[in-house]
Amino acid sequence: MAIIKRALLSVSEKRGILEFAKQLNAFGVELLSTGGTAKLLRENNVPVVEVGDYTGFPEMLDGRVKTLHPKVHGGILGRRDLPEHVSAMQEAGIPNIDMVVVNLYPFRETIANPNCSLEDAIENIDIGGPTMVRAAAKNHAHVAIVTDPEDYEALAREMASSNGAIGAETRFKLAKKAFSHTAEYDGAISNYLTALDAKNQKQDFPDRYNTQVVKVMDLRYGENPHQNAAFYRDSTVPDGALASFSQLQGKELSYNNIADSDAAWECVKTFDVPACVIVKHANPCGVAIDANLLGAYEKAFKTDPTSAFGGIIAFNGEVGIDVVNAMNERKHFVEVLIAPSFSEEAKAALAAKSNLRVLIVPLGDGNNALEYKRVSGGLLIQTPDALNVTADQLKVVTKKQPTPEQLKDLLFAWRVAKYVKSNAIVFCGNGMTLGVGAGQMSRVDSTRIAAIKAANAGLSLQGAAVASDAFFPFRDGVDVLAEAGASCVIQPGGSIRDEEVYAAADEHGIAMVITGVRHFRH
Ligand SMILES: NC(=O)c1ncn([C@@H]2O[C@H](COP(=O)(O)O)[C@@H](O)[C@H]2O)c1NC=O
Repeated sequence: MAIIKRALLSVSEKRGILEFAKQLNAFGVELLSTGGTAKLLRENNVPVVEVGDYTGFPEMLDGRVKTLHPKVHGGILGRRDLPEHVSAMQEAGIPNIDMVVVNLYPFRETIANPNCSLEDAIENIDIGGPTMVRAAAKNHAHVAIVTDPEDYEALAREMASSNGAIGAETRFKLAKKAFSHTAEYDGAISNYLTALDAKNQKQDFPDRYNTQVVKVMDLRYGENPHQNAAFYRDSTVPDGALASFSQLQGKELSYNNIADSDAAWECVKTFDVPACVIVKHANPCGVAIDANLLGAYEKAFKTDPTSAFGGIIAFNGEVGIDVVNAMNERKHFVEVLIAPSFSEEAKAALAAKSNLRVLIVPLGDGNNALEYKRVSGGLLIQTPDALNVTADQLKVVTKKQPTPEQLKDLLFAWRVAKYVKSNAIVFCGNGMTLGVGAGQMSRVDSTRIAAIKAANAGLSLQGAAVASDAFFPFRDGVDVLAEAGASCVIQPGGSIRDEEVYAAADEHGIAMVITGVRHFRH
């Protein structure tokens, strides 16, 4: 048992430190501390010895040297179980330090300020702090290293229940956390510095990219049963991201469940009116907006009832009993149901289906700072596709102008196409998808498939609005969608055969608008 007799407190983030120091003092722990932390304790009548007085060597060089002293590091690093260490420390007059409470200079917060100079950044690189953190974490067999204010309360409780000691298991856990903390800290410094070019201008992507993700759970298997997998979360999760989910009920989530849930959630949260998205194999097979979620669900289901079975379904508002009843009436089997909240009645009804995975994800409009895609032996990194065009950014390129109603459907179709794998062709009408052609190697095949799917679902494409995620390379796609009954098209434009494509639209008497941006999704 490591009874804590002496602790060194040196924190930049002072949240909770006073209360914790008082608790340590009540356990009879001698407190050592650096300038600012010591001042706070002293002002609040907590007995404390300044590190400079303790070592006999005052803080110097604007705080660059405070705790970097053998009396501090010997006290932290000495092994209590080795007689040679014990006698060497005695000879040198170095007492044990049993607990180190440190958090580091706010480097990340400093560089987040766009006006931060290189000099400011450098001054906010903590040296003494990480040195103590790593020393104490290495010697966790004897020393407790505390880097997170969230841990103070539990540690005080543990000390209260074990005569002022911190057990080996806790010390090891704290050490793992401490090394992760310094790794993340150094990663942020490396990212910042290696993003500076020869003129110290910040580039978008650093030469070395370090990131840290935190394991949420092991998964039964990966995309296929012979692959192993786990799910990790960013250390800071953006507002409204799927990774902030809590699971209300249901079976364990699988790798594919999480990937498909992300596709459904990203799509549904883009709408600011009641919306429902049904996803199968990462592609939406039904998307709709309506006055309420029940209407949106009924419309989304109609797009492709066959594919909707065993799908992932997401809503952007509170799911009520009406939606659950409608799903039950259709005997709609879903793998995962996602919404920001569920009414009490809906929760009670869902509980009867104990296998059904139900996720609660708070709404929010945050984006990943960067998106990654692994290739063999490498990593592609890009900024997220956060663009959403508005009506005033569209350019009509045909003789026919879209009506206001068509324009609404075109913008809806365009929003959906962004979440469909390329080549994406999406037929829509009345705020719902009518046929989705996804992931084909040719755009004309995607168009044909979307029309076939609409026919299979018994949906008419007469007067439909169509979105194409990228330009039509030839007029053939336009011929196919016109033949299927479409009355208007939205697409990026930009092909060398644009004129031919626009002429085809004119020939068929359909309206075409261009966005000037594309939404490839691979
Ligand atoms: N230089 C040192 O010896 C040193 N020792 C501790 N620190 C840091 O000083 C900060 C606390 O300072 P203060 O108690 O003066 O507010 C902590 O973030 C700690 O990590 C140091 N500062 C920077 O390297």
